[in-house]
Amino acid sequence: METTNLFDFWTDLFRPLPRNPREGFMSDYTPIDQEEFDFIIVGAGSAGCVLANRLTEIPEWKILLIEAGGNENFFSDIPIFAAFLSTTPMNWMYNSEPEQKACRDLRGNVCFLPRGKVLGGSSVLNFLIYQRGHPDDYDDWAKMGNHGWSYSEVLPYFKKSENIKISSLRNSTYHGRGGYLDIEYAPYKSPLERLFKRAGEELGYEWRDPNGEQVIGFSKPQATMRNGRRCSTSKAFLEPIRFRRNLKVSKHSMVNKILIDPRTKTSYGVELTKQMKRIRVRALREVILAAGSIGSAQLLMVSGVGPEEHLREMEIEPVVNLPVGYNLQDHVTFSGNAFIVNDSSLTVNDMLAASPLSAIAYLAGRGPLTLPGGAAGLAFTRSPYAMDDHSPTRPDIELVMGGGSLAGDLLGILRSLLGVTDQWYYRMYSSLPMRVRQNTFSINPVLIRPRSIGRLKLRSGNFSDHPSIKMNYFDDPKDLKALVNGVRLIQQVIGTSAFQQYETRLHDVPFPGCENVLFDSDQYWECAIMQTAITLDHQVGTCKMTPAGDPSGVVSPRLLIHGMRGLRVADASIIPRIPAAHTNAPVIMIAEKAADLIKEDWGMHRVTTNFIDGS
Ligand SMILES: Cc1cc2nc3c(=O)[nH]c(=O)nc-3n(C[C@H](O)[C@H](O)[C@H](O)COP(=O)(O)OP(=O)(O)OC[C@H]3O[C@@H](n4cnc5c(N)ncnc54)[C@H](O)[C@@H]3O)c2cc1C
Repeated sequence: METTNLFDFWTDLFRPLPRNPREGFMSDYTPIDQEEFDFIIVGAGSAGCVLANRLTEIPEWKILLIEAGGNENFFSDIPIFAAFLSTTPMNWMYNSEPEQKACRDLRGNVCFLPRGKVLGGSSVLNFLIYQRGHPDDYDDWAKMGNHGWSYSEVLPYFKKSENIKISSLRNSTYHGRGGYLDIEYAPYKSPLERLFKRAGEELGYEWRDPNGEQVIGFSKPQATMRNGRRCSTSKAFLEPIRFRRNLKVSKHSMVNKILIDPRTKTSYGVELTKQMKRIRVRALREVILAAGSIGSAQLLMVSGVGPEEHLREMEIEPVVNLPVGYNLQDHVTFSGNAFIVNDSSLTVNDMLAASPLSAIAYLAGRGPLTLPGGAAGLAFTRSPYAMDDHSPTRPDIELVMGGGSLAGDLLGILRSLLGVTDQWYYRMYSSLPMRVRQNTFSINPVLIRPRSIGRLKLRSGNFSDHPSIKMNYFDDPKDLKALVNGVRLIQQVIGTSAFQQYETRLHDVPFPGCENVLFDSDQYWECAIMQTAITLDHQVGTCKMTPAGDPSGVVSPRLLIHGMRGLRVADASIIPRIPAAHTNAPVIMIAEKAADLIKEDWGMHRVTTNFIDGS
């Protein structure tokens, strides 16, 4: 039954005018018990929305897309408010187990692990940065035996989804035109961008397109953005096809279990809860999990697919013994540093973001609110710890320059995202007058080739109980040392004449807990990182893709669960080794390719309906 949730509809009304004809309200469908569909997709996130679009290109296939959350809205569209969204019910609110070497001084001594619970999934919560990674990231997947996943084989899928709106890149062979997903630069040009570019040049780096031929260099962030507003996968891939008759979207619906015949090891549907009612729906062809690295792994295990011993501990009858939940990888970053400049017009902090002028500019698709998650510059570099990488041109450290900093977070929004306590904030920054706190910006190092690996386990056989997530950040000591090297590179950037022209300096109050270590020594930075390092929200790998026979694998290169029928996974969880990049674009690529694999396996030609005019 098709219905309209009044709250969803109401929040949708606030979207700015004029309306793009491709955008519009997705109505809600409640399936009846035992209703049959050709394919059931679990999760309407970065991957799920792409899959729903591509599979409904076959008119005779009836598709059900099931999502635990509701609609995105006016506020989630505002790029600079990305951090705020993680404090709302659009976030699943997962936490890690207490970590030994990260998040030690954060609220509850745990790392917050935000994940989207909304149509568009984490592409609604994310910082909009569009980054694909290094060609060797994908060539390495292929070398592991995952045929079909080399860079030259996945590049067409990156391009297929893309509608590049950056004029200087429109003719690049690395970018696509006419796809569903708009990629643009933020209309707002941060004054810091000019300094960052000059600093990079002073240090010998080129200003370049990091999604092009070479990754290492300094750049302006490319963003999943449409006219200065967030372009989630829901907006990009679902809304334009909202009138397709063979697509049904069930919102506010939580899948509790995959239905599996234990005798034939074939999946035949799912059980979901909606408005307190349990409904079973049947898949005539396949169930496709796109519930993300946490959701897909958890669903498999509560349904009997996972490590046998662990499942028995949880009193779940094992159906197939596979290493689900292992191989959890993520990018970790260090975000407490604030740099002070002598010119208030350079930075974007709370006062500017909250000003009526910024709001008016935003309604016209301009102004500082359009900065993607506040990011104004990216740099990709190699630390000495990248020497053991066989690829000589792959970066292991990324620098993300924010137009503001944690010190300027007077309203407490960034603090909430990071899990930083008010007490910590005041100990660090209260010595700075309010006015000076607004004159600060940040450059954060990100470890993009981590060696440390975590694990996700169940707490119970009930999907509603959040799983136990051990990230194991910095378990390998080289990871911590590489990140300290990132701090040193940032110091070089700040030391360039470009930044020194504005007397840029580090706010040098020692991090709480590190006061007894010599300030600015490597040991000091190791301590500071362990106190406040946080996730960049790129968890991947819990349902690792490998060829058959590899005991570490959960899905095949065709994304089918090893040893089963009728069950596929297509989301961030299948990634065997995390790319040196933000993960939204790689996940969208995975879903594009997965759709073609599914069509091939069911004997369908490759049908696509990209827009020809990408304006
Ligand atoms: C705060 C944040 C910032 C980020 N910043 C960036 C960035 O700037 N650039 C970038 O490239 N990447 C970024 N990422 C990462 C990127 O967004 C994710 O890697 C990507 O969105 C993952 O896609 P996915 O399809 O695997 O999972 P998701 O997009 O998380 O989708 C999973 C969907 O499944 C639903 N679901 C889960 N379980 C169930 C269930 N049982 N029943 C029904 N529905 C269910 C969820 O509600 C969700 O909608 C960020 C992520 C976050 C959270």
